[in-house]
Amino acid sequence: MKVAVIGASGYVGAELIGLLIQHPKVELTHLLVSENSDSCGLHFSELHARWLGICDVPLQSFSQAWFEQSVDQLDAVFFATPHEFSAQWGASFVAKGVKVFDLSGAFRLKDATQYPTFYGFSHGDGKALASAVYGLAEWNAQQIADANLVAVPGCYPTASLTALKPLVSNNLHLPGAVISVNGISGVSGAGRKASLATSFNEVSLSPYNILVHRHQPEISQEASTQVIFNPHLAPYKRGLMATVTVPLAEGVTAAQVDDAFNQAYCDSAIVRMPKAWPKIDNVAFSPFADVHWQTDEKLGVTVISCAIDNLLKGAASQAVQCFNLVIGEDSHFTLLPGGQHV
Ligand SMILES: NC(=O)C1=CN([C@@H]2O[C@H](COP(=O)(O)OP(=O)(O)OC[C@H]3O[C@@H](n4cnc5c(N)ncnc54)[C@H](OP(=O)(O)O)[C@@H]3O)[C@@H](O)[C@H]2O)C=CC1
Ligand SMILES: CC(=O)N[C@@H](CCC(=O)OP(=O)(O)O)C(=O)O
Repeated sequence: MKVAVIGASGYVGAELIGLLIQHPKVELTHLLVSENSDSCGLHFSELHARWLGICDVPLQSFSQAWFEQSVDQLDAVFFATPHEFSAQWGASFVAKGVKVFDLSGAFRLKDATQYPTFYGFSHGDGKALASAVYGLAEWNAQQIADANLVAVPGCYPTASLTALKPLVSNNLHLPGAVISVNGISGVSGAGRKASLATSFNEVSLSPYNILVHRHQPEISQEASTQVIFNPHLAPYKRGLMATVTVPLAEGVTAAQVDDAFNQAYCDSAIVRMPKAWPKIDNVAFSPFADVHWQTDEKLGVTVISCAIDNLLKGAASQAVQCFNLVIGEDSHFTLLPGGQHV
């Protein structure tokens, strides 16, 4: 498969390239940045020195002219770009028969009217929104395999839905009850571009975007129930934790909850079920999602925590899982010192 990555200078793009460069079925033909990027012409490993000697390919500028000249040579494209850029260009690649894996939020919400409120722009492409498949790999494998446009989930939704889906898909939650989702992310979740809010001296454990974060409608949509999402920024680089409180339907037992998780994940190569509460350090720099839960039958509640690496299972390695589903390959991630293998 001839593959391009757009957004190659960013954090997610870099992780994607690190995975795709080692993929036996991938020829990584183009690494792209924005038209006027400062990074244009630099070699990938000059920007991201972890890959020195592994990927030293020069970065090119994306433009209309590049698109017209190159699109016919591609089989797949990964967008690790701002939401509006993906929304503008995603469908143009699909129309040319190129499989699109978008890591932004541009195609995740089915209801176009939510875009102005949660993303700050109007989405003009209802057809693309309708055809996009939500890329939660463990739950939508069949639909992803047949998709032309995969909307790879956000980092918080990946951890939240990995925690929630076993319960809500078996109707074990109390109908109509509000589910509370607390998320904590490291600073790489905000991307590579400098900003005051993410500068070293400013970052401290703190909630942000309460009740207005764009992942609240995304999690609610995919869980088919209303959630309240409380994101927090924490002073470390990588990793994300979602802790979810689920009121249970009348009479649901701890054993039913355990069965739901075991059925969902006992065969998964990616979702692990440690016997203790997960830790960020156990998943950072890995493609794994670690899930642990506890049920109080008297209170009628289950609390679940899921830890992931926001840039891998929360973005790049999940996108590669989706790509593998599309090309009919298993996802094998072998951890090696200094990097990941697919
Ligand atoms: N960080 C995370 O944990 C996660 C991020 N995401 C999503 O993935 C996407 C990338 O995030 P992240 O890597 O963190 O962001 P970064 O800010 O680190 O990188 C953004 C990338 O997009 C490129 N870019 C910006 N504008 C354009 C444009 N107009 N045309 C082409 N390329 C452009 C930038 O290139 P340059 O500036 O050099 O031109 C850069 O390579 C975003 O949509 C984000 O929401 C999803 C899940 C997790
Ligand atoms: C710490 C931090 O700022 N995190 C980002 C989430 C990144 C991500 O997964 O989101 P999208 O793909 O939806 O942009 C945020 O809260 O906006």
